[in-house]
Amino acid sequence: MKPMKRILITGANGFTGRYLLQYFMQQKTYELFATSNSTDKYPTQGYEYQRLDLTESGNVIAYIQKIQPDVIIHTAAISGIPQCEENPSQAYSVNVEAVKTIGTVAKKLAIHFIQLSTDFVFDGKREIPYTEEDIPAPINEYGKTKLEAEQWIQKHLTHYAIARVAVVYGKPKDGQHTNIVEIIQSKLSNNEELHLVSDQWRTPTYVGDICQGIHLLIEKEEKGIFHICGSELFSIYELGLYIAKLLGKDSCLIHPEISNSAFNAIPRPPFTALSNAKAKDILGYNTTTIYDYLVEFRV
Ligand SMILES: NC(=O)C1=CN([C@@H]2O[C@H](COP(=O)(O)OP(=O)(O)OC[C@H]3O[C@@H](n4cnc5c(N)ncnc54)[C@H](OP(=O)(O)O)[C@@H]3O)[C@@H](O)[C@H]2O)C=CC1
Ligand SMILES: Cc1cn([C@H]2C[C@H](O)[C@@H](COP(=O)(O)OP(=O)(O)O[C@H]3O[C@@H](C)C(=O)[C@@H](O)[C@H]3O)O2)c(=O)[nH]c1=O
Repeated sequence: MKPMKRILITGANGFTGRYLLQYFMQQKTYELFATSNSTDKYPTQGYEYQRLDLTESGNVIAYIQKIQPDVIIHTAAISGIPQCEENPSQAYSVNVEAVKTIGTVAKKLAIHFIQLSTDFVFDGKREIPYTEEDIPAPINEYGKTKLEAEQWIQKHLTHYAIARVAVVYGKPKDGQHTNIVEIIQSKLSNNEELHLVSDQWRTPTYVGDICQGIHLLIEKEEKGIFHICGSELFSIYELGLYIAKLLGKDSCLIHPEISNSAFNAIPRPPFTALSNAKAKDILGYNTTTIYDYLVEFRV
């Protein structure tokens, strides 16, 4: 019998990282290792956990050499856009330097390296979805760090995949950050007013689809960049109106806003729709819709 693949998931206390850990535990065909910057916030059976600050390169190298994974799914990051603007050196250290540390060990030990990246590598100045071939040009600190990490990986590694995701949604656990789909749903349910930008267009990604996409990347060992995102394109304001319609809630609660210094002040790219055609064609990737999530899954 073939030995089980050993997968290491970084950022395992984070929203996407924990979903991935639970998803691969359910497969029952992988040996799982999980790390995060703090102690295990949601301990269960089925994986080995190690607290690890990824900016401490010596400890990172020693740990990876010790557990010898076949695959590393690297989700850990400073993902808060404001945090990256306020502390760019911290963002650089985690989002770029740590990738170089892990990537260098991955190369030495022939580990399959999978990096989570973002639509924010683009400047958002166009009107049709970006493909993997389009030239990135980030406009904020977060996007710049994520692009530099992508470029380092492409230059130095051969056994890798970069999964670009966007506006990830799903049910967060206590202590994890929430997301815009949850915010809209919860405010509408409580009859609270919502202010949503009408000039930022996105292809929101269900977190379960990221698990599926990464599973396919691991099994097919396809190299390169893949847009692992949803297939629906909305402005955030349109997303709010659509969710109100699906839930039978009053759309008058939703107010459109233009991104400016008073609302949503940090520069964010206006149009970052990602085309997922490559992932569908090459990997057989399928997507969940907002309707599936809110109505079929009845979350
Ligand atoms: N959320 C989104 O909408 C999007 C996310 N992405 C990308 O997807 C990935 C996952 O994002 P998301 O689920 O939001 O992540 P979270 O922000 O929920 O989690 C990030 C995790 O990174 C860990 N971390 C931060 N700094 C360090 C460090 N120095 N050493 C070790 N671990 C550290 C944190 O650990 P701890 O909690 O233990 O402190 C945290 O659990 C990221 O790479 C992000 O850039 C891309 C596009 C959209
Ligand atoms: C909370 C809130 C957000 N928004 C908008 C702003 C933005 O376009 C969208 C999502 O807002 P957020 O604050 O979640 O995140 P934002 O910082 O824009 O999201 C980004 O996060 C990083 C990690 C990424 O990589 C990107 O893909 C993207 O998802 O919703 C409103 O219009 N009103 C609101 O009250």
